[in-house]
Amino acid sequence: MATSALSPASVPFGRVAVVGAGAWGTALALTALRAGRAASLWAREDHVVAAVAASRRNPFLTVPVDLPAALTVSGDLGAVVGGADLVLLVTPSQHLRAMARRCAPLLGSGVPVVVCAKGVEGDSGALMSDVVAAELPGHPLAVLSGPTFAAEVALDLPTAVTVATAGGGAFGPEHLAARIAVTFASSTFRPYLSDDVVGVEIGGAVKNVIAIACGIAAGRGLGSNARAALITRGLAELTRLGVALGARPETLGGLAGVGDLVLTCSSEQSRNFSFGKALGEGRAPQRSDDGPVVEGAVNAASVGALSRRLGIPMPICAGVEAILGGAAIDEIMAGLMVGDLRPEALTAENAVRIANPASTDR
Ligand SMILES: NC(=O)c1ccc[n+]([C@@H]2O[C@H](COP(=O)([O-])OP(=O)(O)OC[C@H]3O[C@@H](n4cnc5c(N)ncnc54)[C@H](O)[C@@H]3O)[C@@H](O)[C@H]2O)c1
Ligand SMILES: O=P(O)(O)OC[C@H](O)CO
Repeated sequence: MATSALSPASVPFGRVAVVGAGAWGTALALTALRAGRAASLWAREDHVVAAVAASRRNPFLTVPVDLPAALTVSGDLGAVVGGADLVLLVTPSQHLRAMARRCAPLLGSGVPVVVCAKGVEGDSGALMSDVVAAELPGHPLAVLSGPTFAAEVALDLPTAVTVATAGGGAFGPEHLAARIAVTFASSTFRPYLSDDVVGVEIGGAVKNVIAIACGIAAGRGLGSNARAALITRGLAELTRLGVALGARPETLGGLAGVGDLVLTCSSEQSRNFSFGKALGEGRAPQRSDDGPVVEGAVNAASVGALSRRLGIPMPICAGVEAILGGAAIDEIMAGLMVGDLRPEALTAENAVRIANPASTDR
């Protein structure tokens, strides 16, 4: 069993329940098991429960990893979350509120909940942590995010993440983020701690939309320079949105911002990048409600609505939203290259300045 070098004085949570047996929930359940915890996984689909029972494989996981017998996979939500002392919510963002609501009467009193979905709620523009706080009052909250292809985590390849909890203060051994970190830490899975929930969440939500833009550019054959520009100016967009919502710019320079942007915007392993690439090539991307989630395709609209409500210019995200609404790709991509020439704005100071709604910075 791997041991943690991080916060050794923290007591890990012993029984971890994971709600959502997609690729990421399954990979996180495996990570908990590898770190020496008991783990159980709730699957929404009967066919997933049946496949695991028959072959110890989950069809949502695209790599051939056998799930150990010690991992309980069940469709009985109460049985999965009832005895847990830590619960991870890993459903797609647009279903997170409904799942949190279903969990409410089933969770033990005061059991901490970790948000692992990446997105902004459509109608409300709420961050996932706010959604869960509203549905599960009295349960301490954390967010786990960062550059993490589930397949690589399932294969036990080295990965670093950020675990964020609100409230600031020193990360002493009793701190929730430290306890969550030590629950999952191993020689191949390294959590870092943060008290900037908003920054961590905005990074994870917006990078999916930027990854679609990068995929579109790749599909259109626009080259590596364009991709680097989209990643960097995408970082400016998610930084200014995060700052407007109270995030610290340096959080967006970390794993949950730059780290996840670099990963998702430069690999065909990313569902968001691949979705964009298909669009850019003029193909209709394959998507279904029961298939792999493409969060950016849903979140382009919710991020767009939020940015407009706050008056934050996010032209790349707006371009993706427009393309998904039927706008001509070439016109939108060309539109990103025009406008007043201005100083590049990415530093903390500038991020605050350009969070000014009067700015039209691109
Ligand atoms: N896959 C990754 O590499 C990865 C990594 C980090 C974060 N995430 C995030 O984790 C979240 C889950 O993604 P995933 O990749 O595990 O999913 P997935 O694409 O592997 O599987 C789809 C999931 O959606 C669930 N689902 C479909 N309809 C639902 C409904 N009505 N209610 C509840 N659940 C429903 C399915 O049960 C399944 O668990 C997303 O927010 C994603 O951005 C994914
Ligand atoms: O495959 P994607 O595009 O959903 O990205 C998965 C993870 O969010 C990468 O960190």
